[in-house]
Amino acid sequence: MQVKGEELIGATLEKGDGIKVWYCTLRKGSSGRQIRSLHKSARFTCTSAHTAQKTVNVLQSIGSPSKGSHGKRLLVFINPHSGRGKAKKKYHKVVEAMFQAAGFEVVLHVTERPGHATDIVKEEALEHFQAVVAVGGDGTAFEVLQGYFNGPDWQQRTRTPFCLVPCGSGNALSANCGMWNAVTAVYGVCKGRQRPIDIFSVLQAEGQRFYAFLSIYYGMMANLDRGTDHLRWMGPVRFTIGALHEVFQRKKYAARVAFMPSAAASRQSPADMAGSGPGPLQEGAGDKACSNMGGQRQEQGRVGSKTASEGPATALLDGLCNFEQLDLGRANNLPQGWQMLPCEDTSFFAAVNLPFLDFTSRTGPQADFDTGCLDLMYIEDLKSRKEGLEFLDAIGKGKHLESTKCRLEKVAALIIDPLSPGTWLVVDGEDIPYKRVYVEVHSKLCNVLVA
Ligand SMILES: Nc1ncnc2c1ncn2[C@@H]1O[C@H](COP(=O)(O)OP(=O)(O)OP(=O)(O)O)[C@@H](O)[C@H]1O
Repeated sequence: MQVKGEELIGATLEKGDGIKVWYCTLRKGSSGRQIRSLHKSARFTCTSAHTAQKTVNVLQSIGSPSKGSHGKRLLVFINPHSGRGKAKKKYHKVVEAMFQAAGFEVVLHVTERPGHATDIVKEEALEHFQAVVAVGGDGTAFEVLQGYFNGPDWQQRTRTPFCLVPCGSGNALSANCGMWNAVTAVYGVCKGRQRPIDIFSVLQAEGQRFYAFLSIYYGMMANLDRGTDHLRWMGPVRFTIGALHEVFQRKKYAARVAFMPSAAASRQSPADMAGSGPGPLQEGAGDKACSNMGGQRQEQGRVGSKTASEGPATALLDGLCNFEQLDLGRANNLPQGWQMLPCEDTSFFAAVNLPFLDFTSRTGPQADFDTGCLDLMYIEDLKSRKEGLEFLDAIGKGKHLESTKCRLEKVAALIIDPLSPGTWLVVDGEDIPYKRVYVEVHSKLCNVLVA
C-alpha cells in the first residue's frame, strides 16, 4: 500500500497493537470538479501498543500538521436547521471521525437558535484555536464571522481562519474554497491551508453593523433566496424554482444606488477620506452632522474617528459627512469620487465578493477573494421571458457578463436606497432591515481555509 504525503490525514489506534491509516485521494466528481474520497487502510500490527500509539501520533502530525502554538484545537458549530436539516447526521457520520483520525481536539456546539454561533464566538478566545469550522450553510458561516469583531482584540482574532463544511442549501463559501463535499472540506481543515479574504462592512442607521464575505442582493436574487425559505426541504433546487418564478413574473425593482469605484477609492487621499475633501456634501457639514450613524459610532463624535475596539475603519463612508441627509435622488449631491448607478429600475442586481453563489452558479465570474472590491452587476431590463431564461442559463455558466446587457462595476463602497415593495435586502443569504444600507470593503481582513 502506498499513500502520498498530501493524501495522508492521520491514523487511528485499533484494538491492542494495531493501527489504521486514514487518507483522502483526489478524483474528478461528476461535474468535473476535484473532490476527495476518504479511505482507511487495512489493519497494521505494530510491535507493541506503545509503538502503535507513537506511530499514530507521527502520522497525525505529518498528515494534519499543527499550524501554530494553539495546539490542534478546532471550534466547531453545527447548525441542525441548515439545508435539509441533515448537518448533525453528516457531522457524526463523516466529519467527527476524520477530525479524530487527524488528531484534533474539538470544541463542539450545536446551535440552538439564530444568533447562537455569534454569541459563542464573541466569548471565545479564538487565538486558542487552529480554525473555526461551521457545519451548515452560508448563514452559519456568516453568524460565525459576526462573532469575530467583538472587543478591542478583533485584529488578533481575525488571524484564526474560518471555513464551511457544506450542509446548507447554497454553501457558497465551501464552493469558493474548493470544498465541494464534506470530505474535501475536512481534508482542507486537516491540511490547514489558508488564504486571505476581503470582508465588507454593512452599516445601517441605529448603529447596526454586519460583516459579510459573500454578497449583497436586492430584487430578483434576494427573492429567489429569501422568497423560497419555505421550500428549504428541497435543498438547492429551491433556488432554481425561485429564479424561474422571478423570470416568469418579469418584475423590476427600484433602488437608488451610489458607489465608489475601486479605482477612484485607491486615488483618494487621506484628507479626502477624513471628510475634508471639496465635495458638496462637506460644505458646512460639521462633526455633529458626521456622527449620526447611531450607537457606538455616535459616541466617537464623528464617523471617521473610531477606536480599534469598534472594528475596522470605514474611511470611504466616513468621508460622507451628513450622510443620513444625503439625497441619492439628486445627482449633483454626491461627494467626490462617488457615482450613481445610471438606472433606478433593474431586473437583476447583485454585488458579490466571490465567484460562486452556490455549487452551480458562478454569479461573479470576475470576483476573487482578495481584489479589494465587490463586483456590482446589474441588468436594467430583461425584456422577455426568453431573455430571462437565457440569462439564467448564462449565470449558471458564469457567462452572463458576456451579454452586453449585464453591466459590471468594481466598487470599494456602496450605498443602496431600496424603493420597491415585495423584496428584501439580503447579505450573505440573510435578510437585513429594509432601509438604506452603507457598504465598504476591507481588503484581506480575514482568512479562510481552502481545500
Ligand atoms: N437551532 C436553530 N434553529 C433554527 N434556526 C437556526 C438554528 N441555528 C441557526 N439557525 C439559523 O438557520 C439559518 C439558516 O442556516 P444556514 O444559512 O446555515 O442554512 P441554509 O440557509 O440552508 O444554507 P445557505 O445559506 O448556504 O443557503 C441561519 O439564518 C441561522 O440563523
